[in-house]
Amino acid sequence: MTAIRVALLGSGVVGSAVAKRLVDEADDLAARAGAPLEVVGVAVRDTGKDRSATGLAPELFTTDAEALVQRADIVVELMGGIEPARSLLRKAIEHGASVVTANKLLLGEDGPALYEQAEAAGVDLSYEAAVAGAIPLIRPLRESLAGDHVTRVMGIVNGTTNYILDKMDRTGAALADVLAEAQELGYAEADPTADVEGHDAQAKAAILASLAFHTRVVTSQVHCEGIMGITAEDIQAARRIGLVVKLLAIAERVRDDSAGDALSVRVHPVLVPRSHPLAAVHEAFNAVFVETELAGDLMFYGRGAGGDPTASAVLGDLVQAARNRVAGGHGPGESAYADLPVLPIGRARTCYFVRLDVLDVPGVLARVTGLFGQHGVSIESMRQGVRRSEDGLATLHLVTHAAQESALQRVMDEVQSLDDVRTIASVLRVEGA
Ligand SMILES: NC(=O)C1=CN([C@@H]2O[C@H](COP(=O)(O)OP(=O)(O)OC[C@H]3O[C@@H](n4cnc5c(N)ncnc54)[C@H](O)[C@@H]3O)[C@@H](O)[C@H]2O)C=CC1
Ligand SMILES: N[C@@H](CC=O)C(=O)O
Ligand code: NA
Repeated sequence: MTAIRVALLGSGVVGSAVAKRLVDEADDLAARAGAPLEVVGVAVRDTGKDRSATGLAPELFTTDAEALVQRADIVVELMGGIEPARSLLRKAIEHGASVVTANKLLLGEDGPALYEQAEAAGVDLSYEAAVAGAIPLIRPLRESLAGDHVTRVMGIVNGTTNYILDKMDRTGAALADVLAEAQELGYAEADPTADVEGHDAQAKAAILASLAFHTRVVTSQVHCEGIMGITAEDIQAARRIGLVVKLLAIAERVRDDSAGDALSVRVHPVLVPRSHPLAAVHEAFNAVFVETELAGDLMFYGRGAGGDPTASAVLGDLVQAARNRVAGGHGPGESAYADLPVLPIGRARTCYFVRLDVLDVPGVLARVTGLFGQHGVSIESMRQGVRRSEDGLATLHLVTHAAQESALQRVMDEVQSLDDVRTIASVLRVEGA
């Protein structure tokens, strides 16, 4: 049986876990793939480091990634970043190799061009690990649901921020302290701002939207807000009314008055009821809801980050790509035939939780609620806290029915200028209530 030659690019948290498993489980993997998986090299930045824990021979580690990709049947890219990862993957595909990657940053920015190149070359490009780590999500969307229509994908796709928000919710800890813990546990990206500012989830939302809606969506089309503005006070206020803050990626098919069928794709903090299944997703776990026309609601749950869980998804893709090689073909590629427009955030519709500090004077409620009414934003519930003796202010909480984001924004602009309103303490979107 001719061995399948495998090149690994990168030997960090995920790369070293993949390498170790290829060594430790070589016999099982060969039996499953239909041929031995032979590691022909691992591209690293520094060959002097001790990598004996992987079980691979030291001479397999090389700094010459370009030469390595040209002598492999399957290239597994786990170095991250845009360059040189993109050029190396392009070179591998040109050379006729199938590629496996966990690189959401690259796929979010340039996935559609790479999918086309792989399709034209007749090779596999697989990326199960790039979204929601270990959770089988890409393959179900691409293959199992190929006969259905997805209407909405909504989920927690970043482990670091879920770990932070969950810890803040459970202990009242400050964001900065919890971030350091998430970094130590190997969940955070090399630059953790990609996690906390939402960019990691933004790239994943683009990848999911492309796949679920057969449309080219790139990261720059995804509205993105991270969690840096979320305070302990927001979390406490949400807790008091039975809600919890989660960073969600949402991609949905909508009917827009001017654009017709379109997509709304966004990442931002969201308040969900404590009874909602997403509220029960703790620590660095991920969970994704997929709503479809025929299957109804599906939920995918598991570990979205960490060396071993991510290696599981990478190895699944690797074995599948090897099976396809052994069978002499390749698996299904991507399609972008639906070509739906992506709406700006102003045209998204959702509910809102608004917290205002107002002067406790006669008529203030009527003036505030009047502005909501003037812009067609219907209020679902409202509650005023007790007047604080130190400043004479009272906190006003409003929850709206679903409204267009641009209408809510107009309300907020005018509320801000009312004499009786001291501060808009926060505006958070609400889903699943
Ligand atoms: N750590 C996790 O939980 C997850 C990571 N990912 C993705 O997997 C990929 C790898 O992530 P990690 O292993 O966590 O990162 P890491 O930073 O631990 O490892 C990357 C390795 O690649 C090496 N590298 C970077 N550029 C290189 C170059 N030009 N030549 C040779 N080596 C190079 C680095 O020295 C480092 O050892 C990234 O795309 C990441 O976004 C995806 C899902 C989960
Ligand atoms: N930094 C990411 C790693 C997985 O994609 C996360 O925290 O989820
Ligand atoms: Na996955």
